[in-house]
Amino acid sequence: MLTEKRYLVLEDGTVYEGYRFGGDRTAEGELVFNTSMTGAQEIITDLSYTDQIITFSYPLIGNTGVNTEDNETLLPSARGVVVREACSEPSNFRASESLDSFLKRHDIPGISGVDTRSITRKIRSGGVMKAVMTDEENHEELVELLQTASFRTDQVKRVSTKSPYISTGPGNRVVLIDYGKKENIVRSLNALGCDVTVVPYNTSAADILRMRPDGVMLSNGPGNPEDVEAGIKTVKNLIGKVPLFGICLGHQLIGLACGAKTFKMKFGHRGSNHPVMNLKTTKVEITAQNHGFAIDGDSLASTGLEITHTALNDKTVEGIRHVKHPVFSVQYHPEASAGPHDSEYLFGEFVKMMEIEKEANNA
Ligand SMILES: NC(=O)CC[C@H](N)C(=O)O
Repeated sequence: MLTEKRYLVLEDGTVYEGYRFGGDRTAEGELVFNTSMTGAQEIITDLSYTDQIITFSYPLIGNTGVNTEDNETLLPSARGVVVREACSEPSNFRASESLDSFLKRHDIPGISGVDTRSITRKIRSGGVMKAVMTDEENHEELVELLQTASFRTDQVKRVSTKSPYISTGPGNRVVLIDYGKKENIVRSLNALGCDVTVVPYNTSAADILRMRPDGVMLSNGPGNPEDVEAGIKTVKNLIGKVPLFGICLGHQLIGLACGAKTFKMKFGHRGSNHPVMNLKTTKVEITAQNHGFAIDGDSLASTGLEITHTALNDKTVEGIRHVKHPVFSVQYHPEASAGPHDSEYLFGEFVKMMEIEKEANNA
């Protein structure tokens, strides 16, 4: 039974009172919400949540506990976790610990016993905002501090791999640029036989091309894509030289590299059931999403890019391709984890693209 008080203090002065669980520290960050009913472990270990406090709108979190197989990274960097109820006695044959113990081990504070649906409604109407999770009872100064605090811009640098490494496979050679990648991108490529070399976010195009890859994959990652200047430059210099496939932040970087614009959304898309239309087939895919920025569709004219997928909820751009070069990307997550597998086929399309290019180059 949790009894010790903890508070979630929002930039607009609202205070939610709840109970302390997980790590024991004060933590500030951007307060966002995720509507997934399952997959809390994958969500919390997704590095795209770096510096963010995740509110789960679904009311019971952690009932299957945490296991050793479903981590998207071994060093999660979300700032905090907000739940209505944190299950203290998980039941699942794979569970190795509770959510509370997992968060304690990673020093990520949590607050439970708050009305997460009301927080979600607040963010939907007011937009994402800064918040702090604290055990202090006096909040006036904290609100003032929050209102003047500015966000860091170095998230990708902090979470990217420091040196290259290989996850071997017998097939196509893929260089995966790590902006804060989800492990399931590596697993999905390996499952199709790809040999994956993971490289740091600031690796140059020349260094990548020297590895003679059949294709380059641009990963998901935290923060504002405009802050990842090294990434934009590398992508610019790779387009037309090697097949490219981008996911989420990687997709935004392709847009920026071609001259399109990105913008910060009011409250983003975070959940496991976002409907997206594939404009070529008019088929609807139910997708896993986690993004707060998006490519501005109106800025795509004369970039050489065209829209391939759109979000059915708000008509934002969800997928693009280059009309001349073998380059495509999606704003959502074909690697799922957590979420549905409708768009897993995109990894297959990337492999096909690499095969076609190889054949064309050998002809
Ligand atoms: N999952 C991601 O790659 C997110 C991309 C970017 N940080 C955004 O919030 O839009």
